[in-house]
Amino acid sequence: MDMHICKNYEDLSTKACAHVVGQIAGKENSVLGLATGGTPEGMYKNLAEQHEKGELSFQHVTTFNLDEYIGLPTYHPLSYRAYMKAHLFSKVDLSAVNTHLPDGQAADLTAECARYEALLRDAGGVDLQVLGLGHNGHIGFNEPGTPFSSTTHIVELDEKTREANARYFEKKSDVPRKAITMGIETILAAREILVLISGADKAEALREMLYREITNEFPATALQQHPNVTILADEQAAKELPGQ
Ligand SMILES: O=P(O)(O)OC[C@H]1O[C@](O)(CO)[C@@H](O)[C@@H]1O
Repeated sequence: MDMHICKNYEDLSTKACAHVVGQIAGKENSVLGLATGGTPEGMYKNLAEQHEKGELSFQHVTTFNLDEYIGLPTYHPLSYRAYMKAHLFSKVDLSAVNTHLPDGQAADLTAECARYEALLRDAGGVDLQVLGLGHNGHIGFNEPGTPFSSTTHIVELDEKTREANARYFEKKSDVPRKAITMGIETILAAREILVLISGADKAEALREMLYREITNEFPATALQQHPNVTILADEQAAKELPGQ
């Protein structure tokens, strides 16, 4: 894994943006895997600014998000579709037909998981997958215990994850209990993975991701098996690493 320690969140966001721009410039028709959460917001802001300045086009880009809550209407402000619209889709020239998220409102959710996997395959797979890291090691919404052989599936959200995400909702009981997420096998199929980790509260999780034996009790350890992972961590997140 290629580890870069960034001075602070701004530096991390600038470098993350540059990495994505490099992907888009290097391959026409790039397929990006995108993440939600607080960590990538700065990266999206920088990408939108570059587009605004006329330096970046998403015209030939296709995107696939990692996950979506089950049960929130698509137009709900806290759905991940709404998050993506607010932070990126409404600000750049991505065509709506090229932006994909699992449909958490599908009548047949199992069929929806299969449809999403097939769509990913038909698009030729993900070139660059952006990931955040959960405190309990989740990647996407793959909670501890998820088999590494998992493809897109329905998950019951861990209480810790619901607590972490409660900050966006009025109260914790409003946080959905289920979601659809790309599986760990789906994530590892990406040709390249970019992991963004910020803040002292993620320091332990980053250390575990890098140094714990590979175990599905800490899903992010699966990344140790991938041949092309870049990690951007700010100094706060890196503070528990050996030598820091
Ligand atoms: O960037 P944050 O907000 O710390 O979230 C970390 C991870 O947790 C999730 O928000 C899910 O809880 C992921 O989407 C994200 O990658």
